[in-house]
Amino acid sequence: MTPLIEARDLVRLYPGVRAVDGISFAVEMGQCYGLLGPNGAGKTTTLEMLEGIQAPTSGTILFKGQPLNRTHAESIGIQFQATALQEFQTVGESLEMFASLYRQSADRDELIRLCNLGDILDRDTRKLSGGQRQRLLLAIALVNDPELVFLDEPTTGLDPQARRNFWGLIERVRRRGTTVILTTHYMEEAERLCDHVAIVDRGRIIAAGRPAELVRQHFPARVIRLPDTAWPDQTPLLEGALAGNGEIELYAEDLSAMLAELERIGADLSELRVATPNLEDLFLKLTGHALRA
Ligand SMILES: Nc1ncnc2c1ncn2[C@@H]1O[C@H](COP(=O)(O)OP(=O)(O)OP(=O)(O)O)[C@@H](O)[C@H]1O
Repeated sequence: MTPLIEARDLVRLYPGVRAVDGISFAVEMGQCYGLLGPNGAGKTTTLEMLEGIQAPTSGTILFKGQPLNRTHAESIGIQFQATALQEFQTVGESLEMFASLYRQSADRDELIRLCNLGDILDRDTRKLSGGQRQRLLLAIALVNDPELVFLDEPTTGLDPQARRNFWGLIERVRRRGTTVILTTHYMEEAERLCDHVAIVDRGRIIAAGRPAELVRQHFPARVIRLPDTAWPDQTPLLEGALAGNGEIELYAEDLSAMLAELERIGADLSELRVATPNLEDLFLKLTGHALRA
């Protein structure tokens, strides 16, 4: 099947900076695709090229198999990292103003329900909380009923509760069949929302795939932790085990075999923990530096 949108070997140079350094990926209809990476990785620049806002230095972008054209422009919605809202307007007036810019528009009442704006329609846009503002910006991005919506770090700066609420909205948008491409530096957000992620660092994709598969592929072993007091006296540590900070850490490719072995040597398993690595651990493993500085 032809992907909805595809990037082939995109490069974007700024004076002295290779902001995007050869990025390729394809997004299928209905997917939520995440570009995950730290500040400055090149996520926004990549998004802006896919949005048609800036031209690549080299490389190709295809929308439904065609170079970017008017169909693309009319089929997308964008939630920018920062959008200036018109002053002295209410939420409802803002929505109407943006809707008037398009030939095609979403059903207003449905959009208001979808983005939970019913209670704040008459509120001045300068008086909105961070979460309310993001909900309005999402509604504005959806005002032309786009097939594909771009969300650039949509939850940066929100408190954890507002972030979770916003995730619920993005899930609703997807259930309606809208394709979503988002950027984030929150691995939890990528794991929760995206069925595919590309991990971006220094302008390149360093790993891509389904979040759980990516983690499994790079961390075949499970990590087991025990307090060091749980280890039987006089028993040497197993090969590959690490001891430090009052804990013993073991790596097990076969979890049940490892548990059987620990039982056999008489370790106390009552406080044993099995840790599952996540995308943050993966990023650290691949780059040697943390996702968030
Ligand atoms: N207009 C510009 N002129 C010069 N350099 C730029 C410009 N825009 C971005 N850059 C540089 O390109 C690199 C990638 O920036 P970009 O904004 O795409 O990263 P990002 O991953 O989206 O990070 P952030 O989350 O901070 O937006 C950075 O080094 C940035 O300083």
